Amino acid sequence: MKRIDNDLLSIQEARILVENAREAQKSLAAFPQEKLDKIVECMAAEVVKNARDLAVMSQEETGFGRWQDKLIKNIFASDYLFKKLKTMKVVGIVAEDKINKTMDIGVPLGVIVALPPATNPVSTTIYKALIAIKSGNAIVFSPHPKAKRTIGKALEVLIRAAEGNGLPSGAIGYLQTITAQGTAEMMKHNDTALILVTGVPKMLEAAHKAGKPVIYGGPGNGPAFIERSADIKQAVKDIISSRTFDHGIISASEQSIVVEECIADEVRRELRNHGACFLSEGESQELSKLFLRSDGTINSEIVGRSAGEIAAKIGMQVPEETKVLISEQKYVSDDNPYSKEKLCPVLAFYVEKDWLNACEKCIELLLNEGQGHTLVIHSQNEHVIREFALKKPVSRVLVNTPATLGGIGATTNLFPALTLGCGAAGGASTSDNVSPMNLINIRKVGYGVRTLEDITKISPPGSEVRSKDDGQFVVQRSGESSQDLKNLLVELLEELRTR
Ligand SMILES: CC(=O)SCCNC(=O)CCNC(=O)[C@H](O)C(C)(C)COP(=O)(O)OP(=O)(O)OC[C@H]1O[C@@H](n2cnc3c(N)ncnc32)[C@H](O)[C@@H]1OP(=O)(O)O
Repeated sequence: MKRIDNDLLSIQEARILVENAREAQKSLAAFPQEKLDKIVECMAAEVVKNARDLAVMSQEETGFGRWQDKLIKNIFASDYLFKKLKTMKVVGIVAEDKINKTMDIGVPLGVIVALPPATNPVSTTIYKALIAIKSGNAIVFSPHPKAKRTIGKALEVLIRAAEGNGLPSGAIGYLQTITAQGTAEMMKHNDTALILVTGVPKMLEAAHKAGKPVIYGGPGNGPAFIERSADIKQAVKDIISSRTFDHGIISASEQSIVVEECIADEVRRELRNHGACFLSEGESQELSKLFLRSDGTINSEIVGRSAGEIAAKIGMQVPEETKVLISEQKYVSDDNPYSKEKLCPVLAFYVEKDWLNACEKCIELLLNEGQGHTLVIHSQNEHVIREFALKKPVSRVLVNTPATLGGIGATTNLFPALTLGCGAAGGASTSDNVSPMNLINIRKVGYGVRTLEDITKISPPGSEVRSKDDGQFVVQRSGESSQDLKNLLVELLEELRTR
């Protein structure tokens, strides 16, 4: 009975939220970029002041990750992101070509429904709110139930700062009674323009069923390839710091290391020097039983936990300084959890004869899971790097950098994002690091620069009209098809004249 009441309440709340957001967005749509930027600046500034409390609260509520790293992510998603956003023109006239007489106008989409994950609840919420308001959209959240207090608190901070600086009331909102039915109602509401899902694979089907455009940041399974020319010390340092960041819950993080045989021992030695513990075959077997639940989904008991906590779950004691657990593997398969996303500081270790075999292994891993996401290569050989980049089924190839921070754009110049598109290969609508540019439509404006007469006049019988790169038309003598084109243009012109 209570459940039914909750569902009804949630559905009602969802409708009101989306409808209020739609009303608010009507006035927001008329805001110039400068006014939107001022609001975004105030949101970012206010959230920075609360970044530490929110990080601590997030770890306490979900049990996932380290608050110290969450603090870094919260500042990245507010202060750092704002610095990037303030240079961008997203709404109004965003591009103008005076020579060719065309113009692009950025038009907000309307109401965005956003689902943040329990793994990065605060940073993803801040990021989504900032990019939505920057692009003149309203945004309503359905918080992950496991992080609902923290996401609610983050949103209260953002809403207070935004509304205090001119954001129409209702333009940012969130569901307080969270049920699957209420979330589905928000997603399929007539006034919803787009659904922005990060993590939360269980809600993806409902999102697609809503019949709206969906942007999804899905699971990763990125390998880190260490090629023989790499700076091995630096590569290992990058991999360990990346894999341990927030206890390994960012989807861009390295899930396995692939090395060339000739440097394998040196890499192993360096990994041990940096706090890696290589598991025996028996320990690997025991641990592998913990990764997945019986329904094949990731067991949240090991997600975002430290290496020591994970080892303890199989009765294994590791030295206090242990940062990652490594399992030597040969094969990739759907039922080998080491060859899939693990969301904790555990890495698989593969040794391959040469870089071409390593290339194949990386592809195999990505086809097993995480297709369209991210991969990292450590190498000084530009030829190998380029070959590697050309052939991998990923949307991001990172070079000589920690994948966690490189993928989200902290140690690279990729757009700072906490939703990483996985492209068509990953069943997603974009391969971008999702930015405000993914939350607008571009209205194309084209001035008339030639008439149909101009085109037909320059096209004598037996010639072909072609367009050049600079947009000008040229006439080339050729075969019969050019006559057909000429006839078609003349007919079209006649038809227009007689209308
Ligand atoms: C840049 C980045 O790194 S972003 C991507 C981060 N990656 C991820 O988050 C990885 C994907 N996530 C997962 O695999 C899981 O969420 C885990 C393993 C992290 C956690 O799993 P769990 O603790 O079991 O939580 P899970 O996400 O499955 O959600 C629990 C329940 O809440 C439901 N739920 C989640 N969000 C919502 C929502 N907005 N509204 C209603 N219900 C929701 C789920 O459907 C699920 O329902 P069920 O119990 O009926 O199956």
